[in-house]
Amino acid sequence: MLKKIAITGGIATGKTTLLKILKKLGFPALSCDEIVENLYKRKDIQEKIIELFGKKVLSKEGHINKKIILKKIIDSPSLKQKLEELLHPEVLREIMHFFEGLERRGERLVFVEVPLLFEVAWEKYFDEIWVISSSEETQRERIYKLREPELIKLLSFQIPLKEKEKRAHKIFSSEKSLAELERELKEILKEYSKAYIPLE
Ligand SMILES: CC(C)(COP(=O)(O)OP(=O)(O)OC[C@H]1O[C@@H](n2cnc3c(N)ncnc32)[C@H](O)[C@@H]1O)[C@@H](O)C(=O)NCCC(=O)NCCS
Ligand SMILES: Nc1ncnc2c1ncn2[C@@H]1O[C@H](COP(=O)(O)OP(=O)(O)OP(=O)(O)O)[C@@H](O)[C@H]1O
Repeated sequence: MLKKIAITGGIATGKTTLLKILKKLGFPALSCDEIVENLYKRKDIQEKIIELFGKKVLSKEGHINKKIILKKIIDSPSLKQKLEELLHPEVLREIMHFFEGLERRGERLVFVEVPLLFEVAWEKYFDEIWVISSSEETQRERIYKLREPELIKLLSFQIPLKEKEKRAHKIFSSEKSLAELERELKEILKEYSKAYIPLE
């Protein structure tokens, strides 16, 4: 049996960082934001994105301009909904496809970064939910300094972090250093890895 663990949290609370550590430890890992990034390269998806956002959303070099998308979905909840209706079924398909491949290879444990897990009610596709959290202050500071500042406007569309923490099986804090997080993960994964992949 493949144990499927979803990693979720808020914007810039450290989901990708946690996933990177897990990848480094040798576990299969997938990110929904990366799936979206790849979907934006598909011709059929690009055509539908142009229908929704206009021609300017695609550069001459054939890249979707995510800044335009971000700006427009913040201003228009109905456009945001249409975009999600286009992308989310595709994202779910990719996740299921990834799981099938791992199951065929007899893998036992997988981690998927799912930013909107609770918002889109995808809990049912996973066996366990891990939330990575930080203080609101750290989150806002990281959005402004380390990510795209406009992302702050997506916060109002997300379930509050405290609520997400209540619905998690495990909670991690990105206030801790990467080394501490890695130690913590190794400790937790010792239990799991007796049945799964041995850690060094
Ligand atoms: C809004 C976009 C353009 C921002 O792109 P950008 O490269 O700047 O950021 P990235 O993709 O890494 O997302 C950053 C974070 O924004 C938040 N976020 C992204 N999309 C949404 C959304 N539809 N609703 C609420 N929050 C969102 C998530 O917490 C995510 O982790 C991009 O995320 C996007 O196209 N989103 C729509 C597709 C979607 O719903 N993705 C979520 C994963 S399925
Ligand atoms: N434990 C940590 N210590 C120091 N910096 C961190 C830590 N965790 C995350 N960061 C930094 O904060 C920023 C956001 O982290 P990360 O990209 O992992 O978050 P995310 O939740 O995946 O973000 P997004 O919602 O934008 O996809 C990055 O620049 C990252 O290096």
